[in-house]
Amino acid sequence: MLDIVNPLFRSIDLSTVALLIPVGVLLVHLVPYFLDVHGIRKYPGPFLAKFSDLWLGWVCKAGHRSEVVHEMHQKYGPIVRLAPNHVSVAIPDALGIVYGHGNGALKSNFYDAFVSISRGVFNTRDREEHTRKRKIVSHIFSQKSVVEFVPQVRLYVGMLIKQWDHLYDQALKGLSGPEGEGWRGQGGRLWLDCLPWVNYLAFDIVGDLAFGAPFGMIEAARDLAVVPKNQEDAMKSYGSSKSVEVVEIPAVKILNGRGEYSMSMGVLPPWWRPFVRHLPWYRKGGQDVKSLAGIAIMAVAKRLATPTDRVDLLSKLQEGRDGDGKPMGREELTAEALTLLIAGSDTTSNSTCAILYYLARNRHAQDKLHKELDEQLGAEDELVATDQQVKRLPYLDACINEGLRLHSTSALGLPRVVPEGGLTIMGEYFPPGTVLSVPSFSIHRDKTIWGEDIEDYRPERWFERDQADIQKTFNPFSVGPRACVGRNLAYLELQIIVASIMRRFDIVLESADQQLHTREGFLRKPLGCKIGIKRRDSAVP
Ligand code: HEM
Repeated sequence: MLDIVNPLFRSIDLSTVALLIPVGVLLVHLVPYFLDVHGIRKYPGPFLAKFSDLWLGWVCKAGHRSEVVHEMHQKYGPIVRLAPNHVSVAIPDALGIVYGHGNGALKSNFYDAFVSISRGVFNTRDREEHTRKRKIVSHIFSQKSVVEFVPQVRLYVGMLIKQWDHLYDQALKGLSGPEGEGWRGQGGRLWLDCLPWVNYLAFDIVGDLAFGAPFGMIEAARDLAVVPKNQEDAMKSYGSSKSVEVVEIPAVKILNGRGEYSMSMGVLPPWWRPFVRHLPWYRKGGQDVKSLAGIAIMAVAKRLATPTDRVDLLSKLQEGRDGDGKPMGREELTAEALTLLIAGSDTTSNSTCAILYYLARNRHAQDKLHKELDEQLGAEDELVATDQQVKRLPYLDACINEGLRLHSTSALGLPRVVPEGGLTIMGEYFPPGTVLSVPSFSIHRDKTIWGEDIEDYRPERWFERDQADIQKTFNPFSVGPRACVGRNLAYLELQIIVASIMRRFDIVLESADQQLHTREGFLRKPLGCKIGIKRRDSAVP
């Protein structure tokens, strides 16, 4: 056999190979375009996106996917081709069709890039496996269950407020933080970047709930987590008394790196991924994935080695049973605890940061919120609002919702594969196998639903617009069987955090036109938000 092949290869010279490679690459991209098996060639979009996933890959890596896709919709209309087999549909009614219960569309292979340890409820694509996992996880987040987590949420919100109180007192004395800590006193206000602080808060809450102990970020006023130096050793140490060597890592930073890495990988064809992951930027992201998994491995190992009667997400995951009455094995338990850390931390902190930014920027809304908080909670002198108190604050909800509308941290269109039988949206038929997505960023800016002033932060619109239209179009937590399972907890956290901070403080921006700069991986994250804080009970004018 070799005798036949070798002469054949010898007869192909280098110049032929040099010619064959580009011709091959060209054919791989042109043939699917002309065959058009999914019938989507008719949809407009960026030129390169018709032939290759590279366009979307490049846009994602640059960190502004939602804005760019929104521009494409403004240029080409509500249906835009983003990649050879991916169509973005910026039509509110498409939400129910693409994501709704019973339509059969599954998550695309984009989500394979988010798997670490093993598949969790977020990145499981198989319907049956997802139903099994979701059954275990969803009862943890029922309205009734999440109330059990309120004490932990309030504890860390109280710690954050005390830290700000302490810095505020120092700021009034004209002091500033040491180099690198980034706070200063000026003009009767404490000036700081609220983003790291709300990150510490969200991580401490979810660390406590999902892993049995906070990371201790608020107390230390810095981004830190302890992980095993070697993950395999840590996995092996389950249930044994063997000690594991640990290192300290900046968890928030690593979570960001992991999100950008998985996102950029996810939009590439699966056969590219093994090659791309060796490039320097991707190698670093791969390391972030491992480091983050280390946090869950260590926490779960600790819990299994030292059982406790504490009620938290981890204990509830341990108690959870599937339809056959079986509990999760330790690997699955670790993967789900990691899922909750990832899904429940910076989603909440990005949203909190954006809401504080918009309130600081809009004096009218802030004054109105202060009035509601004073009238409704004024006589009750607890430092942190309770779950009972936040239930009766309609303007607070409007402030939160308007922030989630303008800065949906989950802003991009979540990709789903059209099932057998196809899907029809506004008379357009999409055959099975086509990937569709509906971008929240764009539908949250649909003028027919939200009004002409879509870029303005105006909580009042929540009382003015058609409620049915709003409910159908507001999509921060997604809809259907894959919608956010932690929504009840997330919303309760936002209510308690925003009510407590805003009741105590008056906040302003450094300048009236200060922008909220963002970078998008899987989530759209603020890069920072400098605010000037004044205690509302302060005698300082
Ligand atoms: C403001 C905060 C939050 C926002 C905006 C948010 C948003 C979302 C969105 C849009 C999805 C769908 C993702 C997709 O289909 O790819 C999702 C899924 C999920 N979220 Fe949240 N989330 C928040 C907080 C939380 C919290 C606090 C937890 C739990 C501690 C959580 C747990 C999950 C899980 C486990 C999933 C996967 C559900 C499934 O696929 O069945 N989220 N979230």
